[in-house]
Amino acid sequence: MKFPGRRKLKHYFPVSQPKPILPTSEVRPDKDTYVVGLDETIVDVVANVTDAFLIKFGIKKGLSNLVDADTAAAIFVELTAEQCISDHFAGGTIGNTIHNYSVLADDKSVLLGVMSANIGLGSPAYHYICHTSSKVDMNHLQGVAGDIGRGITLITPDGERTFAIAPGDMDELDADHIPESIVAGAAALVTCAYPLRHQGKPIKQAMIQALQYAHQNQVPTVLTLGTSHLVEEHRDELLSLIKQYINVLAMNELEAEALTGLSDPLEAASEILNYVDIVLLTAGPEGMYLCGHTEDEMKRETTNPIKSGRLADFNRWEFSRPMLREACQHPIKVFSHIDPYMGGPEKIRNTNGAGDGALSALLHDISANHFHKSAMPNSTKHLAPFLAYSSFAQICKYANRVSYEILAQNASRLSRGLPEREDSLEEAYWEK
Ligand SMILES: Nc1ncnc2c1ncn2[C@@H]1O[C@H](COP(=O)(O)OP(=O)(O)OP(=O)(O)O)[C@@H](O)[C@H]1O
Ligand SMILES: O=c1[nH]cnc2c1ncn2[C@@H]1O[C@H](CO)[C@@H](O)[C@H]1O
Repeated sequence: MKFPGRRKLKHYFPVSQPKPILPTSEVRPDKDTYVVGLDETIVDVVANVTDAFLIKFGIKKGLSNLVDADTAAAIFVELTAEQCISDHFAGGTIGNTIHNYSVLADDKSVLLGVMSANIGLGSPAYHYICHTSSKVDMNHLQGVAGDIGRGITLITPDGERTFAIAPGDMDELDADHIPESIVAGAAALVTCAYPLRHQGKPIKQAMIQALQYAHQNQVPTVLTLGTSHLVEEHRDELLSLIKQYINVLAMNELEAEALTGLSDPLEAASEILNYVDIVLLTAGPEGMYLCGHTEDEMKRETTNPIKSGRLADFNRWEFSRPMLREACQHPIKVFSHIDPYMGGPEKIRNTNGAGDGALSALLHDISANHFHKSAMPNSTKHLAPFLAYSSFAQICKYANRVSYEILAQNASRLSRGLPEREDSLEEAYWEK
């Protein structure tokens, strides 16, 4: 486990304990700190197209659109004929998140989902495996006869990315392939709302099963909303799932508005905090918000400039650490916001996965807390049952930094960890 982000260390963080036995790629629930991710396994097929292409196939720009097999085949024929396909990357919003987590933490995660039982060279499954960190444990995947999903990522000249998703067998994951002991030993379970749009497919029940196991074993649950029209279409069902099972909810500003009807991110986050413990809300060029709860007696005041929006002085307590609301005697809501790191990269190569990157940083901080607590249970860091290692403000910095890294590269997943030295960066960014 690597340290989450950077700062002058105040607490002993046992990063380099020697491993007594040869490391195994398979997660050992009683020994390892890891996160579990459940996803529709998808490979992203990247193609540059015109706006007319989207209109021709009735695909809504900027969103994740499900397409049937015939439409997918027609799109492929045209893309291949025009030689527009530039790349294949492993994708899936949760696959991206746990891959990034494993790269950042230099530690294990477990992927639950399907995988083609027989993998041919150049097949979607082949590309997926090639572009996934070896620290992602794939021993619990369910083998299927067909292909995993294909997310045809259509990039228009304005840089916007639109998905046409050809599901293949990605939704065949069944509840029998959710191993309780693996979920029960995790630092967190992370999944997404996408399975809800496949009513009648086994993956929805598998996801609910995984959430139930996590809930029964007090494992924090993390849900990311995916895309705004999914939220609009399944709002009631989503809300009841969120209220019943979810601790941490991640979304962008459009998904937040679809869920709450509130276009102001602070107001939306405050509303969502009535249902969950932590909200991560990314807002593109406006930066991101991390909001949650802490115990009134434990709150810590920021030394950053005080900010006001629809909520006055909203970031006042952002140096507090997140807690479960039910673990607080007198919970207060805490809000933190950060502008894009260095104003965003000079050239944005790809916005795809920037939100997934932010979530993986938050997961790293949550699992670092789990790791530190099991190694140093008597540390003053654990005087109260905190949900994360760092303060809201510090996690914002880390998440923001990771999003920047994704924006500045071509793929939607990190290919390596953050640089050890930040040449271009004022020291002050990390040292608060
Ligand atoms: N145009 C931009 N300029 C500067 N920073 C940006 C820009 N777009 C995104 N970011 C940074 O990346 C973070 C996440 O971006 P965004 O809100 O677009 O995520 P998202 O819509 O959830 O993405 P995805 O679903 O592709 O993972 C933002 O909080 C911000 O820090
Ligand atoms: O329907 C879906 N299910 C799962 N993942 C999806 C779906 N649509 C898009 N993405 C994934 O979202 C990532 C960017 O956040 C992309 O890598 C894409 O594969």
